[in-house]
Amino acid sequence: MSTERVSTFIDRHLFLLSQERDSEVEKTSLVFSKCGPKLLEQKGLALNGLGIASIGVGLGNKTLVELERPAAYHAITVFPPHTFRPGDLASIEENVVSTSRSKKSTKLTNASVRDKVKSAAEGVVYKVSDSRIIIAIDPSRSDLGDFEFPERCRVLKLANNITYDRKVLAVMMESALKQLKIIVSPSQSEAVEAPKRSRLIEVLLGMAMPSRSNITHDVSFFDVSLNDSQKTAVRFALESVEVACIHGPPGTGKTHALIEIIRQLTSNTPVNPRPLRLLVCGASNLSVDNILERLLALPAPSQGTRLVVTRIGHPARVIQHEGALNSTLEAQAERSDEAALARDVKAELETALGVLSGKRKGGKMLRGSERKRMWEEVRTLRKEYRQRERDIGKSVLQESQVVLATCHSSGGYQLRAQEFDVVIIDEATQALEAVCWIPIFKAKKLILAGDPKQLPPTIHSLLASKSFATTSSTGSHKNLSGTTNPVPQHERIDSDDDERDCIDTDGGSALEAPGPTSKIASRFRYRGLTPPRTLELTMFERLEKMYGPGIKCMLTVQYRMHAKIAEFPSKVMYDSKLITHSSVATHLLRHFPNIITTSDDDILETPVVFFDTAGCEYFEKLDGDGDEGSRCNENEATVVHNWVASLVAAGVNPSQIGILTPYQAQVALLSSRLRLLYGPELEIGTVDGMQGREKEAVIISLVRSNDKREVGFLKDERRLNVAMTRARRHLCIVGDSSTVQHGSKYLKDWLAWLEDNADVRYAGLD
Ligand SMILES: Nc1ncnc2c1ncn2[C@@H]1O[C@H](COP(=O)(O)OP(=O)(O)OP(=O)(O)O)[C@@H](O)[C@H]1O
Repeated sequence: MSTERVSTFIDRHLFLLSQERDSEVEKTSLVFSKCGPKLLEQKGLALNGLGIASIGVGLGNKTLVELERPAAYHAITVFPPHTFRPGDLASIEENVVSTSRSKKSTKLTNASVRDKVKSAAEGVVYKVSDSRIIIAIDPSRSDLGDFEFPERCRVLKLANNITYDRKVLAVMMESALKQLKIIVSPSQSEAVEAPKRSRLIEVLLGMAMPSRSNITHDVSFFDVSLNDSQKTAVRFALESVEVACIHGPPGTGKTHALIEIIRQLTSNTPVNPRPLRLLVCGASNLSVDNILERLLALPAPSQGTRLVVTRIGHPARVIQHEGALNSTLEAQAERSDEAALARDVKAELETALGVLSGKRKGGKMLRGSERKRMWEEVRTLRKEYRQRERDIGKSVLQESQVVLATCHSSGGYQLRAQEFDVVIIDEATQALEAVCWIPIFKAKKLILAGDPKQLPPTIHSLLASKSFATTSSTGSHKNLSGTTNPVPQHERIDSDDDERDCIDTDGGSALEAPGPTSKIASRFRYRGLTPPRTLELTMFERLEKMYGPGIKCMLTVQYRMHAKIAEFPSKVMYDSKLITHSSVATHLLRHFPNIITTSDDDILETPVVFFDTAGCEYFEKLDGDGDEGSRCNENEATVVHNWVASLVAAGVNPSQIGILTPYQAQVALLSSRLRLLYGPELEIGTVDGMQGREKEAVIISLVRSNDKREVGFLKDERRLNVAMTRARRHLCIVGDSSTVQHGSKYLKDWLAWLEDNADVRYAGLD
């Protein structure tokens, strides 16, 4: 296959990535240009008027800045309500009083000073209490230099914005793709820098067919409770030479299967004669921690030693469990023999920082050349501390058989020269293809796990790329960054569902199957490498499109939902292949061990309830400006409220109930009505935040009810699939069938199914 085709594919990716970056920048500047500090504080996105309580050094050489509301400025030193949580990205800035031209604010008219303040103090929320917040700043990433924290500061949340982390990620993704381009068509000078071209890379780019080896021995499974489809998936992963995709629909034990795969690959067995070294990644910290916790919970082996695992990642973002924290590279490094020397350097560093901040007891503020000298000392000590830390980190990693990290953090300096036999990426259907390439360069074999029928990665520039679809036929398209779309002008982007994700450049070409495994390779049908239409197309889905279903293995037994709850998603999203395990097939709220009620209300007996609001005129409302606004539905909220009350009265604990809705405005409305009554244990959220989780009872509020029969978000089958597969024993849907059924064939089929299978209640009458 021509390298030109691969180049077009990579260029298209780079173009879409730069479009995504532009779109994020635009969004960020919009929020921050519209809101002043006061409004940001009211929105819970800022804490104003803070003072520095202390500065120290924490795990991984992070500078820990502790801030409080000084009693001198505030009658109440407890923070107002806010949204800061450990792991959030935040910046420390000088407290600006935007309306007055006071002495303090004029200081900030000096743009360079302000820029310095902003860039110098971006970090991660490490701890929050009622009256103190600690921000961990990585000095290796920020130019703390001789920046002095102002007397009055504010902390600003950056989680939804293009932060330092996201910028770094964007650079990493772009550089991974550029490296890829060099690998496939090296020019002499560049080839020196790039990683080696491997069979794995060739297969992922359609330059060679995937192959499978025949396992001649029976696999002896560590976990005897695995079901047949899980065993098949484990065998499939072991047999695949370059790449294997594991498709795990909701509740099918994908993580169970991955743990077995990890155990098999790291053991010495007839099937796997050499224990391999693995890099286990996830799209999110949550997915990585989920695997980490399960690995830590494994029983000690009867012979040999325990698996040595190391978690890479910011300690504030790692799940706050002792075992998980002890597995971080930082914690392991701290326990190592070489750590004592580093600790001495750290103590010196802390003393110097204390002197400079004037916080050291009895110390006076240094000035002039004395101060300059002290900063030089801090810089030297930091350098020394970092070098010592790196050396210790390297020796810890050399001992680790399994390294866990998000795809993003696998690109950090800790893993720079590290090589692995296999990289596993969990939640791969929620990760951008470009982010997956970051760990892929480090290994020879790839295992992707995910469910392409659930939510894809969030893409901010999707609207922009849709408008691109209309402009590209008339001329070449440049985005804000000046990157040109590499797909030739004559390419057509049509809306056929099956072809929705790729731009068809030609029919693809036949590839030679590799010799020894050609029989197995013939299971794959090569359909060509096509440039992606949007970044929503993940590597998992692209490989399936490129090689057909032979590239993946699907888990088919689900352990979550009552059979009735699973029936519609199984039929429509999983070709009726999703089977319900007998242990959950008939489970109802009534059987739940904690339910102590004697109520004979059929609320506890019914797996699926549908409150149809058709004809009730429970119309939706737009919350916010124009089409950009979110939507809510007050009457629907009342139906939801009443149903929660009925469930709780029947003995269901609020913590066992989840309320899902596609609209943020409906989340806000429901929260304002139900939070005070049922506390934070009653979870109310958008569908996106609930992926990968479950509740005993789930209520879905569809919101859309209008004369125009507009359904917006509800058209998204994958979002609805996630919503309807979170409930274990009871699913209640509240919506207007007369609006919703006109949205798509999927919605029409769903409402017809509900009509036939659910306990249908008419909201106005009940
Ligand atoms: N072979 C099995 N036998 C019994 N229970 C199982 C088996 N495999 C998985 N389960 C149970 O199914 C549930 C889901 O398992 P797991 O968390 O591994 O699934 P998952 O597919 O990763 O979940 P998600 O749907 O959140 O992606 C768990 O309660 C687990 O104990």
